[in-house]
Order: sequence, then structure tokens, then C-alpha cells
Amino acid sequence: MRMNAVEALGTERCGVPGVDNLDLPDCTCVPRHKPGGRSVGELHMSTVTLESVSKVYPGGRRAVADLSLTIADGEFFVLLGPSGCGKSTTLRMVAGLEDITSGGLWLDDRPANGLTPRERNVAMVFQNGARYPHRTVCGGGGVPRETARTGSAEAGREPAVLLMDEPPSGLDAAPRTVPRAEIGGRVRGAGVTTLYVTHDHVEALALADRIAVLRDGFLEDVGTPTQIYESPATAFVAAFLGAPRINLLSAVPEAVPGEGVVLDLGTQRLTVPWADPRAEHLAGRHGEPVILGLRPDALRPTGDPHLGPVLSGHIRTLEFHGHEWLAHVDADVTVVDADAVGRRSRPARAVAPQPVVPQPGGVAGRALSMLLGGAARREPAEPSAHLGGHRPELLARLDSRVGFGPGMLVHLAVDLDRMPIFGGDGRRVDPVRR
Ligand SMILES: Nc1ncnc2c1ncn2[C@@H]1O[C@H](COP(=O)(O)OP(=O)(O)OP(=O)(O)O)[C@@H](O)[C@H]1O
Repeated sequence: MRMNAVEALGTERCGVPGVDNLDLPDCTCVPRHKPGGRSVGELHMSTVTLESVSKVYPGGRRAVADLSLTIADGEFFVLLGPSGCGKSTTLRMVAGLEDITSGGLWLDDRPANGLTPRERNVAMVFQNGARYPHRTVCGGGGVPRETARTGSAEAGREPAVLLMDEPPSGLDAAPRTVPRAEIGGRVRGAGVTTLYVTHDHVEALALADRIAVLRDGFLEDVGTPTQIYESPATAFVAAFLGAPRINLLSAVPEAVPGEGVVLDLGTQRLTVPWADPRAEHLAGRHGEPVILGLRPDALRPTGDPHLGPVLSGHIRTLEFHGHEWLAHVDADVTVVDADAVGRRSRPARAVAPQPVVPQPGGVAGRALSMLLGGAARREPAEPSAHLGGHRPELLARLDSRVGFGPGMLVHLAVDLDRMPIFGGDGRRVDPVRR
């Protein structure tokens, strides 16, 4: 029989109405204390503000770098990113379980750097200790059992802030959807300010009011799920969110009077007309490589390759997805690996020199070498479940009712309005609106 792990561990309920009854496997709740936030009816709500917060662990590992965030009253805020990007460290600094190396933390406008965990009026539900063998279940990374108990003895009922560190991570894909829906519904129903950590982009998009994406301890992007999915600030964020993965294509802009900015992808071209506000930003990058972001659903088969922006290619393989095909199209484009682009160095860590990437031929190939040249001297990319490595084909979604087949020539109309463009540093060429 599955027990509520909070009960199984004999530790505290987190105090958020409804959330206490969630069946969260291998999780526990830790300290909370006197209500410090504002009262809204029965509930104490609070804001959380981090200003230029950094964390360097003993030994020099910088886990969080210059992080500034404001989480509003009652907001369901998700910290998202790959393993090791600093999500848990951020959560634990808010809980008071890790010291802040530099920067400021405010809880409901109260300076909180110096507060003990028990003085913060937060509740924390954290992940399965088994995922991190160096942590104990009770401590979840070093929380003394006494702390949890002392906190519980003095706690009021509702906490001001709920901190959740991948609570459903002990579940496999199928049953996981149940607690996700439950968590979303109950926590939202309670209206408590929530900071929720996950590496799962689907979970983040489904649950969050807003999402902050972290990478190597740095903030890459912050916004609503729609904002960061449709208009990501960096190529890394574009690639981290969404499945099937976004196409990130190397191109070189060339300003052409009277026409627009022609994006040279090698053997194919797309034109951004002068009326498009991005054209002037691209014109300033004439001859410098940029990265085009095209989600598979921003490409639609068309019968006329001369009408509007189109990329053409031969279908290499087709994956049947029921309502659609996922087509791998050999379009003679150069795909950029987002993991290798825009990675900021981590001064706290020694970085061994890496060999320079050999230069492939062709315009797009040279562009790729320029894009990767800087990154190649930095630390090697960590593996990511979502980026899928460096693959040459274009991915497109095709209607499964149409008789497509391998080897067939397909023309794909490009929705330019859904094509974010990034510079060689992985950041957007045009201002990101939030
Ligand atoms: N106590 C510690 N001492 C030294 N380094 C640490 C400590 N805890 C975490 N780190 C390092 O800090 C970085 C950030 O770790 P953190 O656990 O915050 O990342 P995360 O994004 O939560 O990862 P995950 O999703 O795997 O839990 C990692 O490189 C990690 O190895």
C-alpha cells in the first residue's frame, strides 16, 4: 500500500490546505514558522525576491550566478532547467537551507538573508532522496531532523511560501500525470505562492504561471509558458522546450536593397522583408552567422515552392505519430546544437582547453564553425534529454492522411512570424518582449 510519504516519514505536513493530502512519494516537508506574510482571508501570501543572488559552494563550484527574480503573491512559479543548473540550490537558499554567497533575498519585502529556516514561514516538499544518494531522505540535502521538528512545533497552519523540488520525480510517466494535475489544481486552489523545481519542460508548461529557465546557474529566460515557448530569449531555451525539438538552422544574413534581408542557409534562402521589424536588426549583422528557430509545426507542406518563404527537401524518414507524420527532411541545411551555443563560462571551475572544431565547407558550414568556434574552447556540452544532439535533417509535421513517403520531394512553407532569430551568442537578435 502506498502511504503518503509525509506520514511514512513521520514528518510534518506542509500546511497548505489540500496539498497536505497529496500522495507524494518519498517526499517530506520541512520547516515553517510564524506567519510573516500578509493575510488574505485565512491564507498568508507572500512575494519572493532574489536580487543578484549567487551561490558558490565550498571548493569553488558556482551553482547559481547573479540570479534576479521576483515571484508575485499567489504565483505558481517554476524553475526549469537541466540537471545541475542550480534549481535546487536556488530553492534551498530561499528555504534558508543554504547560505547565500552574495546578493539579496526578500520574503514579502522582509530582508531574509539572515533569517533561519524556521523564521521564514516557508514549507518545502523535496524530491526523492534516492535520486541523490549523497542526501538523506529526512535532510533532502542536509536538513537536520531537529530543524524539521522544531519548525513543526512552532509552526502556524499555513505557510507564506510553498517550495517544491520535483515532487513527482519518483513516478514513471503514466501515473505521473495524476499527481501533476492534482498538484496544479490543489496548489492553485490554495492560492499560495509556490516555487516549483523541475527539469521536465512538459510539466513546467502545464503547471506554471511563469517559468524561469536556468542553465549553468545563469538565468536564460523568464516569462509565461506562452512567452518562453513562442518567443524564447535564447536558442537554448527554444531547444529545451517542446517536443519534437525545434529546428535550429545556421544562416548568414545579407541585406538586399528593395527586397529585405536574405538569409542564406547554404543552398536555400529565406527573405525577411524590410517591413518586418527584425530586418533592421539582421541588417546590422550582415555577413555574421545567425540561428533560425523553426518548430516543426511552423513548417507546412505547400504545392507551390515559389509562393512565399519555402524550404524544400527530400523526405529521408517518416515517423508515424497517429494523427501526423514526423518527417525527417534532407533539406541541405546545417543544424546547430543548442547545447554548444551561448554557454557562459563558469569561472569557479577549472576549464581544460578544448580542440578547435574543424571547419566544414560551404557558407552554412563556415557559419556553423563561427558559431561553435567560441564554444569549442569552453567546457564540453552536458547531455540533455531534449536537445537530441547534432542532426542534419529538418523536422516537419505532416498530415498522416496524406500519402507521403521516403524519398519524396516536399516543399515546406515557413511561417516567418513563428521563427525566432538568434545571434551567434544564442541570444535573440531583436528585443524580447515580456
Ligand atoms: N553541497 C554541494 N557542494 C558542492 N557542489 C554542489 C552541492 N550541491 C550541489 N552542488 C553542485 O551545484 C550545481 C547545482 O546543483 P543543483 O542541485 O542546485 O542543480 P539542479 O539544477 O537542482 O540539478 P538536479 O535537477 O540534478 O537536482 C551542480 O553542479 C552540483 O553538482
